[in-house]
Amino acid sequence: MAETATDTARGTAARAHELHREYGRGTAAVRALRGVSVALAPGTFTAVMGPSGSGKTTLSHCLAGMDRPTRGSVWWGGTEVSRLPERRLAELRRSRVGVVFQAFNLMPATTVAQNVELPGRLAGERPDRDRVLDALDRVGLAGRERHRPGQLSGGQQQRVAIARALVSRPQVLFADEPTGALDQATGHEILALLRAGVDRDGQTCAMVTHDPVAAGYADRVLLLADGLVVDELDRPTAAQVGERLSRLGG
Ligand SMILES: Nc1ncnc2c1ncn2[C@@H]1O[C@H](COP(=O)(O)OP(=O)(O)OP(=O)(O)O)[C@@H](O)[C@H]1O
Repeated sequence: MAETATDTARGTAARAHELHREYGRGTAAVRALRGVSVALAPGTFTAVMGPSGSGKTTLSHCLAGMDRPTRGSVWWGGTEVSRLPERRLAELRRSRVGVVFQAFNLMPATTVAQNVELPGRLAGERPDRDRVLDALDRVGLAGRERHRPGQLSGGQQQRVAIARALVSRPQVLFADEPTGALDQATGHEILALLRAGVDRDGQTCAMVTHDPVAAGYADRVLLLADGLVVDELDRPTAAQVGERLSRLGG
């Protein structure tokens, strides 16, 4: 599908058009996404919610270029990424997209700074010290660059993972249950950090979560059920999200 003039004028950091994703074939096929169209406006924070198995992670992975839709298209700005060959997609993904997961996935034997540098190094780039220090500063870890992950708290380790995701200055940060392994207070610190990145730096952020309180940090909540977007809430409170979610049985 060609990007229309209206889309270009409105500007989206990332968008999905009529996404379908099926896993397996024949009678064993699972239809994880059944025609999902979403747009992430620049400088906004979107939460993706829904019952277990509703397609949240699949949608997030397709939007982040980590999974390919069976049908439909994914765009980062004016580039249709769902059609790119694997190598080109991997290159573009590294510069345009940052990802954070529930597990921090840090290398324990290397320093905080080396962890943040790692994606660039793996791509054969020379580390940019200023960028690394800037990313650590943004997540409140200035001065910790020589520490090892094991010397940091869980919340601080997740901050390192966020710095690693932000060091390439991506257009979109995707976070999948980023507070799932943290206690409530630490989780709120991480959510406040993501929120600050949107408000202060104009970062675009999309977060999969089961937690209505976490979704309350977002500008908008998309509710998925059975592979479709079935509801959307703007500027949601945790109570509103919890109520809509319970209607979906999530
Ligand atoms: N690699 C895969 N192979 C086969 N089926 C898959 C695969 N990944 C996801 N699915 C199926 O697709 C559907 C959607 O999965 P997905 O992980 O996107 O849901 P979710 O809403 O993120 O769930 P949860 O909240 O439990 O993490 C589920 O039925 C799941 O079992």
